[in-house]
Amino acid sequence: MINVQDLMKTYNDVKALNGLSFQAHDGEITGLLGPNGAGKTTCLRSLYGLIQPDSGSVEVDGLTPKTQALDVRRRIGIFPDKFGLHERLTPREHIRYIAQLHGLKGEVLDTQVERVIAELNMADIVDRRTQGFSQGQRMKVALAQAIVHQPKNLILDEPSRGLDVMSTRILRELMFGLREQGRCILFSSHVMQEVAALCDRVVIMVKGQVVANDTPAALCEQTGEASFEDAFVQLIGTDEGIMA
Ligand SMILES: Nc1ncnc2c1ncn2[C@@H]1O[C@H](COP(=O)(O)OP(=O)(O)OP(=O)(O)O)[C@@H](O)[C@H]1O
Repeated sequence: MINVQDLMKTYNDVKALNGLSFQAHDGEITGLLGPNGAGKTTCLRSLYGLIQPDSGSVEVDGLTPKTQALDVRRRIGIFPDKFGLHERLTPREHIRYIAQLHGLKGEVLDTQVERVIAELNMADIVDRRTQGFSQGQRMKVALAQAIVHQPKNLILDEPSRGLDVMSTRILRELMFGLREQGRCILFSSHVMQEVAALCDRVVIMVKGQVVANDTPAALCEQTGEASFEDAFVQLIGTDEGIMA
């Protein structure tokens, strides 16, 4: 469970987060939406302790990234906005390295690495160097790194960018599977169809604040719009946060 309360973050004179509050619950997929510059990435980075908010609080399963950084990192899987793979390493080496950083060793390490390779259908690429990998192949490596330690919470920053249909399906099935296991999934996106299809709850933010927080169906009803995309446009007052 992720709990964000009254988060503030200012860069020079830009208020990236301006009193942001919301919760993402276990067993649910929560979508974080908003136009460019709304503060989504800043929020996600605060959750995994990459940046320090100026004020407010962040909790992951009741733990705070500021004081319990290691415990929080073991409880979250991160699918970042930039993959940052090492070209000379293979996917297997990437996955093992991250798993070891999370404290996995011995038989458990071997089992978890093999499990995630099978789950993401990566057998054909797992022992090739990542140099020259396609966007979808890179995505799989990043996703495997995010879930190898079976975290209770998964945070994804625009996970489906650049993915083909098959990779998008793998990602979707994986998210549904993790939800069924009772995990908490929080992801940011600009793709309205994806959000409407995937999310149990949607948190819409504009200028660092929440402007709506409900199920996609409830937001359609609240705005009187038939499509979620139209509801989103009405709630944020512009269509700049949407991708086809
Ligand atoms: N390191 C930084 N230095 C200065 N300004 C920053 C920094 N990081 C973010 N910002 C600013 O904070 C605001 C929020 O940025 P953020 O990247 O969190 O938005 P976002 O909702 O993820 O946007 P997008 O949808 O375009 O990825 C923007 O105005 C951005 O320019």
